[in-house]
Amino acid sequence: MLELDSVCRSYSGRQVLHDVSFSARRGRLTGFVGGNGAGKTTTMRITLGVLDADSGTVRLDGTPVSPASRVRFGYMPEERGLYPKMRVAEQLSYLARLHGFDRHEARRRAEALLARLDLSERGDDPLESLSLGNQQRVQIAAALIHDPDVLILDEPFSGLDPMAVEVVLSVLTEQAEAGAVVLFSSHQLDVVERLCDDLVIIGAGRILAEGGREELRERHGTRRYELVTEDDAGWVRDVPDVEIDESAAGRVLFRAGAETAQQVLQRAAQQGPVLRFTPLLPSLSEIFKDVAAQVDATQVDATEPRTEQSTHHLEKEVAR
Ligand SMILES: Nc1ncnc2c1ncn2[C@@H]1O[C@H](COP(=O)(O)OP(=O)(O)OP(=O)(O)O)[C@@H](O)[C@H]1O
Repeated sequence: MLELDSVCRSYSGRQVLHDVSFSARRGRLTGFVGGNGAGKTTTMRITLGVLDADSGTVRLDGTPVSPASRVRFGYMPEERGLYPKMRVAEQLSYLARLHGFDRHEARRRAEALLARLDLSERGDDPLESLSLGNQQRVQIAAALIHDPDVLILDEPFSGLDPMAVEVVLSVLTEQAEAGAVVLFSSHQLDVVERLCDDLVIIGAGRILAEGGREELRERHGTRRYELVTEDDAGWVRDVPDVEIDESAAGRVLFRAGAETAQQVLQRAAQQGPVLRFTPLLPSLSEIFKDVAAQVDATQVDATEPRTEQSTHHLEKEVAR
């Protein structure tokens, strides 16, 4: 397990990470989400040791991470860092050689990864001649070339078409299934929602929520319910403590607490046949809005967008 414990960091006197603590488990895909400037890249760079924290620790399996243990880390930076004019396969072999593999093994690894990422036919082409999406696949191959134990990827899915997302996802899933920690940042909530097992939400340099995807959906956001009845269900509108999202003839989509929702169901059953009653869990974007909306206004820094503020009570919740 990779753990960050009370990591703080300032740039030129401005604190951008405030006691950042979270964990990413082996065998799971952990999505790290937050708006622009929330602190994702800074956190990842500290985890990798390319940037120092002002305070706090990063541990892997309970042991503070050292330069020696970071050799087993793989990183795909946001500012993609390969050589544009170098041939793709040659570049990957070169990186494998830097990790200590002999020429034969380096070439084998490069070819296997190119095949895995559907890029075998582009191995002899210079990187810059590939489309941006394919260049990104090469970046992912570069991060994986030494079969890392901890894989950290900054926005790996941005700019990929749906087919490429699936290819990259299956590669990352395989890596996780082999026991690696896989942590990836993203601001595409719909993509993260579909792809990750666990989630860490950061805003204005503070962890706002973390946990399993389903657990967070259970815990956050107002539960919605869909009621479909044979007869008109317009009466739901008049039930106290019910907020209607959509209503048409026999179908109502409403928000309510669990008890009120049960009362609605009972009343609907008394009135006639109930064709469907479904609790709907909030989507990740709704959770994100929910945690951002609970921001403590006293923490507002006028220079940052609203979604990037902090909240004391969310911090307490995360600390539980
Ligand atoms: N080298 C730097 N010097 C000064 N401030 C910086 C530096 N790097 C980042 N920051 C600031 O730190 C904060 C966090 O930035 P960071 O890049 O970690 O966020 P992010 O969540 O990765 O954002 P994005 O999704 O836009 O890439 C921002 O306010 C940013 O302006």
